[in-house]
Amino acid sequence: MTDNTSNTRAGFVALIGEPNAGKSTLLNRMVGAKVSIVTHKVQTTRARIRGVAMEGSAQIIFVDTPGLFRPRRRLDRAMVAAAWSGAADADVVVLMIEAHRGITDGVEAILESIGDRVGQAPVALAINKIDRVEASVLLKLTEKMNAKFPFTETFMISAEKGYGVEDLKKWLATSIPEGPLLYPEDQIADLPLRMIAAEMTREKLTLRLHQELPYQLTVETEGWEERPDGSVKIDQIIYVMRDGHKGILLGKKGETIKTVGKLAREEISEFLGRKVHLFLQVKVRPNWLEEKERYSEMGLDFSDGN
Ligand SMILES: Nc1nc2c(ncn2[C@@H]2O[C@H](COP(=O)(O)OP(=O)(O)OP(=O)(O)O)[C@@H](O)[C@H]2O)c(=O)[nH]1
Repeated sequence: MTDNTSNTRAGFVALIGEPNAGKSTLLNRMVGAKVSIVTHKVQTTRARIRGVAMEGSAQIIFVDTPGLFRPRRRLDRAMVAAAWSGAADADVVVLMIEAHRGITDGVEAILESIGDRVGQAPVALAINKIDRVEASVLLKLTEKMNAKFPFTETFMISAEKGYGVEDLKKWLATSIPEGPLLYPEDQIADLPLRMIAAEMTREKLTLRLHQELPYQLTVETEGWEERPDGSVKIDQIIYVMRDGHKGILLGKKGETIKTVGKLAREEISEFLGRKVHLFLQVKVRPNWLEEKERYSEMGLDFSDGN
């Protein structure tokens, strides 16, 4: 629900924790069901936004921390370091641990580096799966964790059953900075899907054009229309820096863009598990630096042209 106050807030929240801590379950509760489709496939792309939740007039944007999402036997230093790449820019960080497992090696590894990585951002501790332990265990765990790191707040939650989730969400809403909403509210539910679809097209383009336009294009999903027959109509705009780039993108008789469109459509369709109609348009946007900033605000790294 939104209210009419102009005091909006918007900010990025990084949810970190070991694989299986319950991050996806929590996200689904806070953001909505659609995210669940994305969550387990998102690693294949560079899109970093996992979902956006509204709480009153606050827009809470959850960013991905890839290193910690990959299911592995145990966390090592490299994984933890990778995870911080998402958390480092966040306005608020939430460390999620499992009540019944306590302070594992993985949690220790995160705690070791947390201080260096989060800067001034408030860090909350969310002890999840409280349905699995006695209250006395929780109190001891809270004490031990807070002795290791000065968490701004500690929440005891069950992401699955919903206990404590509202309190955490309300706290997040008041902890992110004041400022205008970053995403239109009618796009929030589709946002991760829109971004992933745009990334897929961009990837096909950079693969195809490699040397010619290495870092000089961005793709945005402008339209997303679910059709009654179960298919999706997706409109994307490919932004280039100069008019001269348009011709390179189109190729002879539009061949390049046609091939790219076909490959992208196939991949998006496979990802969504449904039929996709993809429409691509090329436009010039000369303010490249502005563009770069905008892109990185969305959690995407478009200069990474590997
Ligand atoms: N008992 C209990 N189980 C929970 C709770 N929250 C999550 N789970 C379970 O824990 C398991 C892992 O949850 P996920 O949400 O997939 O965990 P994750 O941190 O996203 O895991 P990765 O995607 O591997 O990083 C699932 O089987 C959930 O059903 C909870 O509050 N209580």
